[in-house]
Amino acid sequence: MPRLAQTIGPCSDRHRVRLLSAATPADPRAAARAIDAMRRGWPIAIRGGEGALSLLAVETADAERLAAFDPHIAAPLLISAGRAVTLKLTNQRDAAVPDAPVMIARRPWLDFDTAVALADPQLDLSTPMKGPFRATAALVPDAAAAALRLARIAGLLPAFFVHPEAPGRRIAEAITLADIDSHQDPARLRLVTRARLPVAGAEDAEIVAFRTPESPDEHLALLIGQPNGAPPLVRLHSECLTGDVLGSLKCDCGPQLHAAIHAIAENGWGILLYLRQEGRGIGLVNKLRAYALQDQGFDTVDANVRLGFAVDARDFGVAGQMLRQLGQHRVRLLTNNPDKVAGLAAAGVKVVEQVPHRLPPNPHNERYLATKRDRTGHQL
Ligand SMILES: Nc1nc2c(ncn2[C@@H]2O[C@H](COP(=O)(O)OP(=O)(O)OP(=O)(O)O)[C@@H](O)[C@H]2O)c(=O)[nH]1
Ligand SMILES: [Zn+2]
Repeated sequence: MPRLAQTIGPCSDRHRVRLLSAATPADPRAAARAIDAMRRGWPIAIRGGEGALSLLAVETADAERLAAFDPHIAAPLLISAGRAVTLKLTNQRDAAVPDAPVMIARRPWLDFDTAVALADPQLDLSTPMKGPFRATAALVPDAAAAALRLARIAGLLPAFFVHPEAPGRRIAEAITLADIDSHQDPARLRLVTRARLPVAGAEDAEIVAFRTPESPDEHLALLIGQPNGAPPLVRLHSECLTGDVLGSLKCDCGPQLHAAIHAIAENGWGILLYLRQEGRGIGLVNKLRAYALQDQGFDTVDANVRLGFAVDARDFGVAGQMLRQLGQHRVRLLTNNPDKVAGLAAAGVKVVEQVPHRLPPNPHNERYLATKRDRTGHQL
């Protein structure tokens, strides 16, 4: 059964969307299905305020899938504003909204491989000849922005082939922006299980797992020691597989993780939240792409932007939700990052003290730490 009810009689699209959204509750499972479909190379559709877009993610497409999606070579390519800046298409986009996504018109010569080179900045050095391109502000800009957001959530490059909804041909299966918001809503997190977990540095520890019904990622809390009436010493640790597991020297995550466990154990009581926000929320593969750009000379900030992502895509509301479910509304926070303090406050958890969490640099992470200090407001 189609999710979107039929409307009766003539009415404007804007009016119709309002009617439909009033009638249709947000469906986080519809967003989960779209994320899954994107990862498998299937088209998805997103409805915004001025219509809907049908979208095929560049990263999981191939020439055959593109030909099936767009037999007439008419589907423009949707890219982020950050990518448009690198491609020097900024004079062709909507100057009033500099962060708005951009669409590049397709031409017969703009084939699948060219689209991949447009989407992926890692290829800029090997394929420097591009264009001429005709770029415009994205059609249905809110749906276009939502598509880029969904690509980030799925851990894919933010680039799509796009078909706008044609007049009289309604895309019935389109998900809505509210579906995506509800999929990402930290209020959907549930405490699912807990068990004793002695760890190196803190034998008196308990692990608590949280998840939503739709997301494959489980966020974890490690409760260390016994509550003593004082606000717990808390560390928000964002996942870093390369640093946490492989001992990468490019960042300070591994040493920070272990130092946090020791500091909390020494304090007598506290909580380490292990948040599944790999790569500051862009996912492992996109973080490794950012590392490849860093190998070309870009710093951690510029690498994210050139890929088409925000410098930091994390939502610390997840941490606030977990702490509140654990009954903690006032914490001492181990961090050098003022955004974490603000993020917790916005989520209803008061940071009564910010405790610095600085680890000595090594020759491989010196520049990374300097960039955090100089460009992202870390107190280092
Ligand atoms: N996108 C991206 N993510 C990175 C990079 N280096 C580390 N990360 C991720 O950054 C997150 C850790 O964040 P940091 O900025 O080091 O520290 P912080 O957590 O913001 O701040 P502190 O609490 O002061 O440590 C982890 O998810 C890492 O995977 C990078 O170069 N690019
Ligand atoms: Zn790291």
